[in-house]
Amino acid sequence: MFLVGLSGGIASGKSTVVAVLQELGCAVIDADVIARQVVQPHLKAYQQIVHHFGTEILLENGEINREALGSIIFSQPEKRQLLNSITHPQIQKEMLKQILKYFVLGYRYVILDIPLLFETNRLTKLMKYTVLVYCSPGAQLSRLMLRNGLSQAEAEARIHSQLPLEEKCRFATHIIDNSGDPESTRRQVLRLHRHLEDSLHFLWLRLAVGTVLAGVGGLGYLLL
Ligand SMILES: CC(C)(COP(=O)(O)OP(=O)(O)OC[C@H]1O[C@@H](n2cnc3c(N)ncnc32)[C@H](O)[C@@H]1O)[C@@H](O)C(=O)NCCC(=O)NCCS
Ligand SMILES: Nc1ncnc2c1ncn2[C@@H]1O[C@H](COP(=O)(O)OP(=O)(O)OP(=O)(O)O)[C@@H](O)[C@H]1O
Repeated sequence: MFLVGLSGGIASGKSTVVAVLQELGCAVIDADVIARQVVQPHLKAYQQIVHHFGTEILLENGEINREALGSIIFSQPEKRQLLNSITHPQIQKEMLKQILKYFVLGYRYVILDIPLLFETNRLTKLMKYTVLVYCSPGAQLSRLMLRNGLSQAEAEARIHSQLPLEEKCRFATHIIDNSGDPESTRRQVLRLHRHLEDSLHFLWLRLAVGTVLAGVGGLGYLLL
């Protein structure tokens, strides 16, 4: 089994790419989804968040007010660090559990959608491939403003809380350019999927050749 890391910038199109990969039957683990699960009331991360950020960041029903917490952490780097240090260990633990689940289910590779993959550089070492979902700075800004109803300044603050996309391109083994229309992105995802499937065949081929060579070697040893 191998791991494929998928990342990008805020609103660069990771979910759009993931939807196509899921449609093709790939196993995908989404760190943003897990990040929501680990802050449910009464879990350890929830209690730590309330302890450090106060009850002002709670909704009336006791759940975390994501908009309020977002405005704090995207404008204050030290608060962002604090939130990361609370949530990331829990997110990584849950991701590991899900990888094991897919391994037991017989999946031959798993795609990990991790927005901060290249920021937390250490995780990239575990990946056979790393895919960056890129889009032009103009498209990223306008899509983010539109989707989240943010002002230009708010959207820029969120974008600048991450490594620039251009820089992330240098670390990725594969790039999907989502600057154009969704159909062009879809075609690139289909090509990526073919590549992942082909590397599985290559893996089997290497195993088969390895087994044959070991067999021939063993036979030679017995005969000589
Ligand atoms: C700040 C929070 C409450 C905002 O919630 P909201 O529902 O508005 O956004 P959502 O969770 O869907 O995230 C949207 C995008 O924001 C970016 N983002 C989220 N957290 C961070 C962060 N700590 N640093 C930089 N960018 C981030 C990512 O690109 C992510 O895909 C939430 O993102 C959060 O709890 N973040 C901390 C956990 C984390 O690091 N998540 C990222 C995945 S590991
Ligand atoms: N090729 C495209 N053309 C136009 N709009 C797009 C395209 N791709 C994505 N979008 C829109 O841009 C927004 C961001 O896309 P998406 O949610 O896939 O990004 P994301 O990287 O998963 O975002 P985040 O990690 O911040 O949640 C969405 O509103 C989506 O509908």
